[in-house]
This record gives sequence, structure tokens and C-alpha cells, in this order.
Amino acid sequence: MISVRNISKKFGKLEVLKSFDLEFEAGKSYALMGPNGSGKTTLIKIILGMVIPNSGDVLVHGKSIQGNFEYRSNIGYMPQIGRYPDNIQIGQLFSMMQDMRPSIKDYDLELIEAFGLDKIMAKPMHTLSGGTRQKVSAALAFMFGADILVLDEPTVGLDPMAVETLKHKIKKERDSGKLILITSHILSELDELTDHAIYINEGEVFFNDTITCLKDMTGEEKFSTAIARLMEWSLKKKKKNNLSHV
Ligand SMILES: Nc1ncnc2c1ncn2[C@@H]1O[C@H](COP(=O)(O)OP(=O)(O)OP(=O)(O)O)[C@@H](O)[C@H]1O
Repeated sequence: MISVRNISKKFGKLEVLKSFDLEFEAGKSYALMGPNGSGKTTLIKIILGMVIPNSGDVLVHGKSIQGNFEYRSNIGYMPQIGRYPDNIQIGQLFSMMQDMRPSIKDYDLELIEAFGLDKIMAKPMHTLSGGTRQKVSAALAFMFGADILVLDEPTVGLDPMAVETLKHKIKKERDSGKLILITSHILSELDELTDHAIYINEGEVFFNDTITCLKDMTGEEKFSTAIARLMEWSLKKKKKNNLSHV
């Protein structure tokens, strides 16, 4: 469904992604993990066409995203921090986004209702709490029934009930055949929601396989302990690489 081919990205001298090759398939959910600043959001933004890589290409449904804007209408994106015009009301924001995708008439309003946003449609965005803004972002990501859902730290700031609502929705959409890509630092959440782990470290893909394989490889039953083991190994590798330069 999405192929990341030999993608490299530098910001000035900082090499954030070095020759990334990744495949994302329909009906699966992928956990994108790595330390702060390891390039998770950059990779997501490259897939969304919001950041241009220095080299490589991304194919969505077999078609390059270069010079192609159509593919984006088939991706639901929930950003880490949703930025919206201050004075716009929730309802106006939803209508505006719907007007921007005139070809889609069948909206998924499940999260709007589940989060109770339908009862506060007249509230201006600048008056909303952080968690409510996050609910608006989630509702927008799922609203257009996109086949691909890219969720950057989706549950940050949500209350426990809203977290459960969102998790239920993510699982439901995955089971209906959609591709889900999630970044999060909340490991329990990733264990529950994803089948496949991608661990980025020092600009490279350090691990890319199923969560079952991750647990087998590390000999750890618990996902969080398996990830801790992976982090240990990546730090050891870094130390070894640094020594080899001496
Ligand atoms: N527009 C930019 N200009 C310069 N440097 C950037 C830019 N965007 C990201 N970076 C740098 O690229 C690196 C990777 O950032 P990115 O946001 O992709 O990391 P991340 O893995 O998503 O981090 P976190 O877990 O903290 O969200 C960081 O060092 C960041 O400062």
C-alpha cells in the first residue's frame, strides 16, 4: 500500500534518515518508535508530502507521490499538535474540511458523536482545552473514511475514556482492512494496537518486524521490556561504532 524507497533526509548537516526502505500493507498497524528526535515525524511528513526528501521516493498504491497531490485525500492524518484558525468554530472547521474534499460525501461521524463534539459545534477553537483540540484532530483524521491513517502521538492529552474510545476506533478500522501507522512513546498502547514494530535509531531502521518476532528475538514476553532490550542493543551498537572511529 505504501512503499518507502531509499529515502534520505538531511536538515543542514544533520542526517535524520539514511536510505530508508519500508513497506506498509493494508489491514496492518505499524508502531513507529525511536528516541526523541530520531526522525519519526520527519518520516511521516515525507509520506504525507509535507517534507521533501533529499533522495528516494514514496509510492502509494504503486504510484509515486512526486507531483501527485490526489493521493493525500486517501490519507487521514492526526498531527502531534493540531494547528487551526483561532476564531473558527468546531462546526465551521468540519464544514471547511468537507468543502475541501468535495468528492467525498459519505462522512464517518462516529468519533464526533463518541467524543460529544456534536454538542459543542459552536465553540471557537481558541477556547478549547488541549484534550478537546486533540479530539477534534482525531475526528478529522477519521472523518473522510481514508484507507490510510497516520496518527502522530494520537492519545497525548486525552482523558482515559477518550483514549479507550480512540483505541477502539483504531482497532475497528484496522480490522476493516485499513493501514494504520502510529507513533507513540506509550508502549502499552502500541502493544495493544499494533502488529508490527519499526524502531528508528541514529537515522537508521534498527528493527523492522512483527511484535511476535520482537518478543521472540529479545526473549521477552512483555512488549515494554522487549523495547527496553532493543534500546540497550542500539546503544551498545552506537558505542561500538564510536569506538571503531578511534
Ligand atoms: N524543519 C526542520 N528544520 C531543521 N531540523 C528539523 C526540522 N524538522 C525536524 N528537524 C530535526 O530533525 C530531527 C528529527 O525530528 P523529528 O521531529 O522527526 O523526530 P521525532 O522522532 O518525531 O521526535 P519526537 O519523539 O521528539 O517527536 C530532530 O533533530 C529535529 O530537530
